[in-house]
Amino acid sequence: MTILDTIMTHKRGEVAARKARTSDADLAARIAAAGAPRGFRAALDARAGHALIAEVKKASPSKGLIRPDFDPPAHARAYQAGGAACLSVLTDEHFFQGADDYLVAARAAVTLPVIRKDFMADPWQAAESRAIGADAILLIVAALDDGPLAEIEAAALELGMDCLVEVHDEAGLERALRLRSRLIGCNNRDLRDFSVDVSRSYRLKALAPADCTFVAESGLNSRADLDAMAAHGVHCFLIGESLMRQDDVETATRALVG
Ligand SMILES: O=C(O)c1ccccc1NCC(=O)[C@H](O)[C@H](O)COP(=O)(O)O
Repeated sequence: MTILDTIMTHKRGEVAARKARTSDADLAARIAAAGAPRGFRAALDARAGHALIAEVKKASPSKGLIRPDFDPPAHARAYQAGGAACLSVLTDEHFFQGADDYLVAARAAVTLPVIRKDFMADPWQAAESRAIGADAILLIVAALDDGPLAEIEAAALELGMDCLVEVHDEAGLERALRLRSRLIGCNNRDLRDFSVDVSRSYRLKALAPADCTFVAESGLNSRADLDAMAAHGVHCFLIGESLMRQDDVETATRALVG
């Protein structure tokens, strides 16, 4: 059993409990009050140079606590001032010490589009994500069969959100391309043993169709890492830990993409 299997098993139980305590009317009212999505993929595509999705990440299963003085709105403002194109906010509570409220607070502090970084198991979570203001959701291909993937994607697109479709290998990319979204993320982290291999992004970028916005995710630390990615045609990056460990998050962000 991999960590992803463990997370998804836990998530299905969590979602069932959330669904049971949330009325459809309440969810619909919160979606209506959420305002229009900010255009996540469009914000990446609009950047001429390196386009950064900067992650608000308190902890992770591989590293434990990353940021003791965790302050989502302050980190969000620092990321925006430093030149990030979008934000990612981890909302999973059990494995990442995240919270829906972190996304709400971070998004309210900036004008950037925000992806809800969580583990989607059910189309209902697309509606729940929009209700807390998310502009995009993550779909992890390795976590779901094709049917549920397409159903969750359809629910998200219907609500005007983008889907970042995350893959780890060639087979995953092939399945991702059966979906409608053309926003593809390659996670460099192996979710079986947490090892990171950035050459995965190099390989999969070469196989992705030209109409895809391609995002390299995980294990990126420096401007040199991003420049090496750019040499392989990768211009969009999702970075969490290395920025969250900095005392001055704004300066560190600017050093990456400024
Ligand atoms: O970060 C983990 O340990 C992790 C473990 C299991 C599933 C997912 C995990 N991370 C989610 C992410 O995709 C990363 O937070 C994101 O790509 C940023 O990575 P990093 O810059 O290495 O923090």
